[in-house]
Amino acid sequence: MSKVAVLGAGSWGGTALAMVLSDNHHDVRLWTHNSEQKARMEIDGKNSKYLPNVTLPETLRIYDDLALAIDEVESIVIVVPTKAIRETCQKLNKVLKQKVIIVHGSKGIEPSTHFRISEMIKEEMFSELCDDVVVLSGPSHAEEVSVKHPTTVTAASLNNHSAIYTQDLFMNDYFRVYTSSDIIGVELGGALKNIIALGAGISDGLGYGDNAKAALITRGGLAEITRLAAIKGANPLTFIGLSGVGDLIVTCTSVHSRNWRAGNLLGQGQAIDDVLDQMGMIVEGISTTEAVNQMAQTYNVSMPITAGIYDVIFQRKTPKEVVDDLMTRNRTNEIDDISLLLKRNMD
Ligand SMILES: NC(=O)C1=CN([C@@H]2O[C@H](COP(=O)(O)OP(=O)(O)OC[C@H]3O[C@@H](n4cnc5c(N)ncnc54)[C@H](OP(=O)(O)O)[C@@H]3O)[C@@H](O)[C@H]2O)C=CC1
Ligand SMILES: O=C(CO)COP(=O)(O)O
Repeated sequence: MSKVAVLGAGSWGGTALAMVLSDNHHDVRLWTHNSEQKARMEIDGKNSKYLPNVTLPETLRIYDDLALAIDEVESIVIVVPTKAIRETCQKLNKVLKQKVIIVHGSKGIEPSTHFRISEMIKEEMFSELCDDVVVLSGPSHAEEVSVKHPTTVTAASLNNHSAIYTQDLFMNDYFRVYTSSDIIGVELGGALKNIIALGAGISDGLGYGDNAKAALITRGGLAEITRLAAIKGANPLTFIGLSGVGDLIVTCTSVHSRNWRAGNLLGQGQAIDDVLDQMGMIVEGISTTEAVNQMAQTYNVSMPITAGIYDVIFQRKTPKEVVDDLMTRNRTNEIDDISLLLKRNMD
């Protein structure tokens, strides 16, 4: 049993992951930045705002004081939205007294720097307080983990001991954790699939069928993401794993996905601002689309589907126009030679 703090009281960290850790008999402390939410959760015994259908474990302690939440913990699980990662690390630096392993479960890319989450954490955290950073990612809707449906994810770190530590922390009979040393690939897979989930939602909202969705998953989710990720140093094989094709399937084909749902409303013709007002939860794919569209230009990587989704969200192009443009692009062959891409990047 270890003492572990979960930071971020939304559906993923604050409910599902906190429940997994509690089921594994750890001493789990959940921190929310919102005092009203703490009070509400304690009265209701559930996270009524984000995942109202499940009862929180009685052993789960809820804090709005970060110093108390992290006192003497061995590890900290950060699961706040991407835009709140830096602020959360800065708060930690002020109150943390011991060195910890930081595990994160967030899925995004910072638009201004194009940093992955672990890069932001490493840049912000005082090195004497942060032993290592691990990403936990894979096909894992909070709605299903919280009712103990079988789920598989990957814990990735450059340091195998930290990945195994995370596997030990989370793994049980309904939550199976694999390890990986490809932190770049696992983080990019988890973040970039949200762009394609928006696209899958748009396609469904337009009334297109399974063929179009399969095309988006393979040409957008696998070809485009692998192309960019290989140049950023990821192992292309990671994308046939849980954090690649696994998370694409779960997010592009499920009504649980906030990204799919937001895309679906866009495809039905709603304006982006109205869509976001209705969601009430984080839709990470929006800012990740902005970041990745810029990255594609910086690294001169062909990502036409990502560019099309960017045009729908940020340039107000109609989804139908974008689909027509994509379908009438110059003809080309299907499989990239990754070794040529890598060579081009090294030249
Ligand atoms: N939901 C899922 O199934 C999965 C989600 N993820 C990832 O986990 C991350 C979090 O998602 P999820 O839990 O679903 O999000 P939710 O939208 O359900 O909740 C977000 C939580 O973060 C809190 N928050 C917002 N801003 C801050 C801040 N500045 N400091 C501290 N807390 C803050 C919110 O508090 P408030 O209510 O006050 O705004 C809320 O408790 C995302 O990156 C997502 O992609 C990964 C795997 C699965
Ligand atoms: O990442 C997820 C499942 O693995 C959840 O995706 P959404 O953020 O689209 O709900």
